Amino acid sequence: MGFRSDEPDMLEASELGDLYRELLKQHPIVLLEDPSGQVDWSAFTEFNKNCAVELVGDDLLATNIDRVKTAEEKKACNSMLLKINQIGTITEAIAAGNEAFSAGWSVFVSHRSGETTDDFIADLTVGMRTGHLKSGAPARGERVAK
Ligand SMILES: O=C(O)[C@@H](CO)OP(=O)(O)O
Repeated sequence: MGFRSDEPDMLEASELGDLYRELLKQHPIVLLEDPSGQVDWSAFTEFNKNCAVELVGDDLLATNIDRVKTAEEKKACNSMLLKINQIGTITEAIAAGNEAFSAGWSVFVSHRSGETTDDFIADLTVGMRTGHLKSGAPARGERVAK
């Protein structure tokens, strides 16, 4: 995709989907997070038609229950990243996560860039039984604390 060149090698959404599928064949990839643009609903929906891994909506969903419901209707993903400060309150974040669960999706509680050593999201992971916590590699206090 031309990362190293001045002329980016632009791909259509379908071509990018084909590239992802090739990478999934070659490597033990277990999930894709936001593989398409955060408003490219049709690209998510198209890729999700034939996706054997967790297709996680982060910026697509923004821990917003209304966007989760839209993604359900559009069959745009099968997993949600839950970030408590994306939607603003714990109540709304839990509601969005429960909506995702009701759709049969998986849910990942996630840290943010610029975290503190507060470990509440680890408790939320256990409390919501998400089974997944995204808190980065075990390096630096704000990650190890979780
Ligand atoms: O990439 C992400 O999901 C997080 C941290 O890993 O970044 P951000 O702070 O932009 O949500």
